Amino acid sequence: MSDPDSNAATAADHIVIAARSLTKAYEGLSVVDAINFDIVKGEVFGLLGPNGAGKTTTILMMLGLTEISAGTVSVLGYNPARSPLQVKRRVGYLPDSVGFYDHLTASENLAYTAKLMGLAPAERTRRIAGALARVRLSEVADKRVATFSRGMRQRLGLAEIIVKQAEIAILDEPTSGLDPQATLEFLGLIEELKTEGVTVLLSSHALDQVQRVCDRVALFQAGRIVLMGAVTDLARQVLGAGFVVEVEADGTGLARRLATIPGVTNVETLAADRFRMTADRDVRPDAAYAVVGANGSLRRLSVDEPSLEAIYARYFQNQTDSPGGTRHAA
Ligand SMILES: Nc1ncnc2c1ncn2[C@@H]1O[C@H](COP(=O)(O)OP(=O)(O)OP(=O)(O)O)[C@@H](O)[C@H]1O
Repeated sequence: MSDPDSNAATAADHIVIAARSLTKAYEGLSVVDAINFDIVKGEVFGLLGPNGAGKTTTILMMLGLTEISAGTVSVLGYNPARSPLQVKRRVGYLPDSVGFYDHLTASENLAYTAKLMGLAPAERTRRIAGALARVRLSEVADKRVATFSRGMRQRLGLAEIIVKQAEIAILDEPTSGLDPQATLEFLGLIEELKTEGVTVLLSSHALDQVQRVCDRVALFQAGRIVLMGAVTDLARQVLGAGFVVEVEADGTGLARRLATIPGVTNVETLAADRFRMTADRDVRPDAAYAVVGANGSLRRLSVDEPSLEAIYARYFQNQTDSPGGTRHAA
């Protein structure tokens, strides 16, 4: 990466955020410690890790809101330290607690942002109405934000990102404090942004939610990225094999046939016609094929996908079991 600001178009084609040895130190102590990652256009990328692991600091460096101590980060081809306004124009940021003007209405708050962007009045009105409809706040468009619940504020935060037509949305613990219904709605909105090609960065402690919407995740620990990838890849690395497939079928020598399927690490016979397989991928099609090969009949086939919670718990369990041994799978 020579001069990120000079090749904005190339970088924006594919990799939209690239961090290289990105470091933040306070008084000589690295709280983000030489991390590397690439985020591709249109992906939903999760930042996970315990409190104080460095997620928010990483986000702030991407936004040019805190100085970078060493290394680089390129956002849409721009260096946020040198071109913070270029980054701000293209990147929507929803911090943990969104700062709106409480005495203004939802529409007025969005109008303020739209005006700052230099949008013409007609375009402002059009975008604001569209964004409020998208996040289902049209009915309260003229209510003061002071009266809004946390869920409504978070949705208004997304509306602001939509008004900006941001190419990247960075969301810091966006669903914390939301009730289950509000959470589901919010996750649905994230999925909608993705379908429109918006790249989403999501920092969260809600692992089930992260698993639901994220294509890839990075697990932070003490300022370093210790695991990074799709959940199924991490399951393979951390759990060995994370898929559990249950088969209810008869057939000659079926257990033996199931055991030879590539990716299967274990077959447990639960009953004469019930088997539980552990595998590093979803082997249901192969299992069905094996039943046919065994001249059997298939009655039930189910899969439990590996959970991010299990990966997270096992990773930190392994750390406790072998102190000093931090894995670097990234
Ligand atoms: N201004 C500062 N001065 C000194 N240390 C700081 C400062 N800001 C953050 N830190 C430290 O940097 C570390 C990383 O903090 P950061 O907020 O990035 O963590 P996080 O992963 O986002 O945590 P959380 O899950 O609690 O939001 C913490 O140890 C924090 O105390």
